[in-house]
Amino acid sequence: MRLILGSASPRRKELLAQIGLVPDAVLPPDIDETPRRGELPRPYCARMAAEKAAAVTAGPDDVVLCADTTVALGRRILGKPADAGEAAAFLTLLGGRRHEVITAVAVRRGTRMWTREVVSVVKFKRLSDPELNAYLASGEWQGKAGGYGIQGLAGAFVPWMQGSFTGVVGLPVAETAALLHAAGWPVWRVA
Ligand SMILES: Cc1cn([C@H]2C[C@H](O)[C@@H](COP(=O)(O)OP(=O)(O)OP(=O)(O)O)O2)c(=O)[nH]c1=O
Repeated sequence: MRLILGSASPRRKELLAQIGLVPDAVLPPDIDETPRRGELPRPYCARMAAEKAAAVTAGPDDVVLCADTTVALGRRILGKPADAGEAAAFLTLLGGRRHEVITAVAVRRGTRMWTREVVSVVKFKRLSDPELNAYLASGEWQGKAGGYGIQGLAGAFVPWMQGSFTGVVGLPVAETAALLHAAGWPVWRVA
């Protein structure tokens, strides 16, 4: 039995390490992350996590862990910005309002799958031009849903949030520990 992290996200590996777990292998899946026409953020996010878990090659007894983080502004999905222009557009949309950050976690062992979705609400302050420009120049928007990382500089834009901080960063550790335990992984083994 191996623990396989199916993710290219360095955050997910760090968050797993936070609860004392080091994967035996890291095998990032390659799936099409295009939303379906009219697909709502929450079902999209759940579908992405499940498709990632299904796409990782693993033995029948291996435990595969995958996740997807989606930023939702109402019915709109804000994915990972393609370039600085799109990041600027996303951050301008997010400024001065609340949005949802959904992280879906999928754990697979053989043909069985355990899943959870964790929804958090994040409030952004209204962003000034110097704030927006400095953030874009930092490059921290790259590879992050909605074009920001709450764990970095963008933490200064968030006066309030409700939900799971680790979920917003990419892997809600409480729910992840529970799913891994359900799948039979010894999360609470005494060292
Ligand atoms: C909102 C937010 C997202 N993110 C990151 C977490 C995820 O890595 C990323 C969302 O993209 P994902 O598609 O969830 O993940 P990924 O492409 O980085 O990695 P993989 O699919 O291989 O697991 O955004 C933060 O780091 N901080 C934040 O505050």
